[in-house]
Amino acid sequence: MNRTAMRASQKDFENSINQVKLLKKDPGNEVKLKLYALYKQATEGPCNMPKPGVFDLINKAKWDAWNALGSLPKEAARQNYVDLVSSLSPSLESSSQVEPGTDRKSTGFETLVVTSEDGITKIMFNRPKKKNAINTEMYHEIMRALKAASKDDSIITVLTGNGDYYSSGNDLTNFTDIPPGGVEEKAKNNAVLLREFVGCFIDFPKPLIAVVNGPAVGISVTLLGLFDAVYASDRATFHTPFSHLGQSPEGCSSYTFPKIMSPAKATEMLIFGKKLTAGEACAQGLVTEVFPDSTFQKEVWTRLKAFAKLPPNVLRISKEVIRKREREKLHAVNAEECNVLQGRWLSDECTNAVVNFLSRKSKL
Ligand SMILES: CCCCCCCCCCC/C=C/C(=O)SCCNC(=O)CCNC(=O)[C@H](O)C(C)(C)COP(=O)(O)OP(=O)(O)OC[C@H]1O[C@@H](n2cnc3c(N)ncnc32)[C@H](O)[C@@H]1OP(=O)(O)O
Repeated sequence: MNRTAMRASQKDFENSINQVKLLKKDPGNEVKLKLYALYKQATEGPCNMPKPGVFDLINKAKWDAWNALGSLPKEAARQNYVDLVSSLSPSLESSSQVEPGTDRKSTGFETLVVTSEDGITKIMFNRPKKKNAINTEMYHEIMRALKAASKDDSIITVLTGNGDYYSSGNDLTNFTDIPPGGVEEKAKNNAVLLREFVGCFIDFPKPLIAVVNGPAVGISVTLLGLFDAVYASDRATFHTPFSHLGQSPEGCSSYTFPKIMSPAKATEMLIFGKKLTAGEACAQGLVTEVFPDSTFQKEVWTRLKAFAKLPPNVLRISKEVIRKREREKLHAVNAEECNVLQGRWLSDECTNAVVNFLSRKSKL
């Protein structure tokens, strides 16, 4: 069927908008900008916004894309949007395929492998090609996996990473997918979601253990303050480069880190971005024990299997006794951190750091 000879109806347009939300494969920034521009042109007509400042790189790229459509009629923009989405259909279809060696697994989760045996539920981050960066889908899946683990018949729950990294933290492309409501709406929604995400760790009722198989960055480090034990390979490093990214601490680390390691040591990590080796993190109290990488998996899993044979009720009860005094405080800290971060995400410092990473001008 020759779509260009047809007029896309409002229904076709709405279907295409919904299809975009279902895309499993990131179509890339160029296509996303085109989609944004065509959507705006189809719904609002020619670009009617003031040109963003030169340092507001993301909004300027969006403005440029929209403005480049000139006086293209709304109907033509609608048709072009529908055609563009239709040309992306392979990435829609790919969502149901499981390709060996990719980040996808057929476990009911796209970004995790979740298994349960020997009394242990293991939640493994599974985007090794992206160093297990946590994209929006993974945030949601981790919450789902934690909620399920809190109710299943396992005794302890373990988080770990597939591949050479534990996790490189927040996926920085999370910042590029701007909804029609704009950056303010995105920041607000993310703050709500982040608060809910961290809340799942604060409230987790069973012993929660991190098996840190390699380097850990950002939120994957800060959350460790909410775990009950942290075992690390001697290959692991612990890095919270928030200031480099124009961002402030989360995961309750503004409260847990100074308590765990002293305010001065926490400042070096959270404000100045000092990267700790596994040995240093253990000396600071963030890590429970470090193992040589060659024997890490064997030694740690032997130990965890022994833990999982302990009487289950007393483990939960003892965790509750240890944690309950802090829970309310932790929720308050979480709320405040998310609130501060919401403002940070709108700052030039944060935008420029993300754009620099995505345009490969900088890494950690
Ligand atoms: C509930 C929903 C809530 C949504 C809320 C969204 C916002 C929540 C924000 C919470 C606050 C969190 C803060 C943080 O976590 S800050 C830390 C962010 N992480 C980083 O800055 C790390 C960036 N990555 C790097 O510097 C390097 O990639 C790294 C040193 C980790 C590894 O370098 P190396 O050279 O070994 O490998 P590559 O760079 O080639 O990486 C391989 C591919 O992986 C991609 N990658 C890696 N990390 C990330 C990342 N964090 N975000 C996006 N992409 C990442 C990298 O681009 C490579 O991809 P390609 O092969 O396609 O080029």
